[in-house]
Amino acid sequence: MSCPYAKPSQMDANGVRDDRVVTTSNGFPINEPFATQRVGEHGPLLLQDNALLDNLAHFNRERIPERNPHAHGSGAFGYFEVTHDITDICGSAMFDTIGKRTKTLTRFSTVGGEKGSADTVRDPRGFATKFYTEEGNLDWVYNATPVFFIRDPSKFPAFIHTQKRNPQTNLKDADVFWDYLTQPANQVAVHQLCILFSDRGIPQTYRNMNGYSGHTYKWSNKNGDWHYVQVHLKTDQGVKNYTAEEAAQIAGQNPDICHQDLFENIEKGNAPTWTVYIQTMTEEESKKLPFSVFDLTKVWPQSQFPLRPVGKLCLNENPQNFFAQVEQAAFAPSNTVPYQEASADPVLQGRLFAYADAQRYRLGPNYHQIPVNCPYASKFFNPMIRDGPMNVNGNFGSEPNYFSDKTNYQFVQQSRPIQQHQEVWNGPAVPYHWVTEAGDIDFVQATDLYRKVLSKQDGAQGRLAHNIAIHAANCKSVDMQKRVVSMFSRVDEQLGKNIADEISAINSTNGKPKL
Ligand code: HEM
Repeated sequence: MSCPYAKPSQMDANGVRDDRVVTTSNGFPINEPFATQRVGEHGPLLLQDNALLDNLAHFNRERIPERNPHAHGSGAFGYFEVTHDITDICGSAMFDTIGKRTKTLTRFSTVGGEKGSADTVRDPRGFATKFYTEEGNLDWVYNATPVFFIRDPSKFPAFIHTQKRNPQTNLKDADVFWDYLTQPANQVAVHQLCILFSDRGIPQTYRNMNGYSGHTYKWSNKNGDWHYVQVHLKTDQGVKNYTAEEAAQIAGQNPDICHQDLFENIEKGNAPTWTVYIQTMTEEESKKLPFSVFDLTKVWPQSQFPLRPVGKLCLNENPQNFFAQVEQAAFAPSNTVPYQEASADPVLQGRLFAYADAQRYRLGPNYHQIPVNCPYASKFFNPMIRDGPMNVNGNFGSEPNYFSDKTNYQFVQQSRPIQQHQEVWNGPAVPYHWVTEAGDIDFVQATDLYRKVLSKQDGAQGRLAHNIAIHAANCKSVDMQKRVVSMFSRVDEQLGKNIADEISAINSTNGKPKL
């Protein structure tokens, strides 16, 4: 038998009969698909009818747990092409030559809704890309928004719960949503909320939105020089969004509009592309920032840290099978390649644990053997990672399951010097979270967005107030509505007033007091 783990992974279905003879799952040819074995013509069925049992039993096991969060999504294959030399910043092989292409898989998603929920909801969009590089699989598990709601990973489950259904009513609950987000400690979300409730909160299609690392990453070149890095993927199709009213109507008419748009455009050869840029920052520069470089609720000003082009992401191939290639895809920030590291951002550090753990539960411990997840461009070999449910790659055959003295193992040393003088962390183990309350600094970028960016877009400030107001008007509690107004008044007094006026107008039609 040839060495099974030396074979490249197959992306296509295997084990299918060429003659298309229909069989049970153990290969027994079925002569009549809908016949059942029974006693006499009208009698009860026989337990020996394996074709029927096989059919019914497998149907009962078709579903796997949906992702929690980001259950609803669409995906496509493509490639990343290097257009600019950044080897002074990053030594990863995928960047080593201009014109080099790396095969990719991208999955777009919404966050809070269930697998079958509508595409045009107000929610951040996930933008996750797997690069099948010669140094292993690299996942950029990004969002279509440059910041996030939290900066303490311990808050993630509570935050996501507030975006999902109320445990008693099983309804989405505006009071719960705003109760969490207006608590003083959680108002660090205000910058992300201003983006979420702006026009960008409902992209028209997945092709018409940008992607952002959000987090600070740490990239180094082959000499060991390193930078903090943020990545931006800017859509070449232009940013286009729906208003709240358009989106609500479309959600009723065609809830899968973004999925359909992506599939059909790729099918007709209209492959969407994104220009990939990086922002870079030295450690010295990071010390002069008015906020922590590890604070996920802040953007790096582009005037100070300009975008530098790197390459293009192009999505030009639809999956052949959605379940096999998109539902079973497993993206994780911990899947990285040499010279691209996580920074000490606590949310990113928390994510380094969360994804592979979720996938061991959702897909099983051998999820990396599912063809779409295999590092097929680099191959996988580790005699210690063996056995487990659904082991299907030959399990390394007769290879010893420890590092035997009799075998020549190879351990590749990266060419960069060991980073012993970088970011030296020292100190006792302490129960740390940033600060108990969001401070003025946490409102600065939200205010800048409102006053300096939205003011230049026709009607955008008004739409922000409107979108917040129509959401918060759903709160049963008027006190909760007041908390919403008070938080956004801290971004800009006029914004708070506009929200209050519109909530009051809606309240008066619902028999509720004005604010
Ligand atoms: C502590 C914070 C976070 C935790 C614990 C967390 C956890 C998770 C988990 C468990 C999943 C489902 C994974 C699966 O079943 O395959 C997921 C999906 C996802 N998360 Fe996060 N997340 C966090 C923050 C973020 C942030 C800040 C971003 C973006 C910058 C992000 C982007 C995504 C995306 C794009 C997906 C969907 C991936 C796919 O398409 O399969 N998450 N997250």
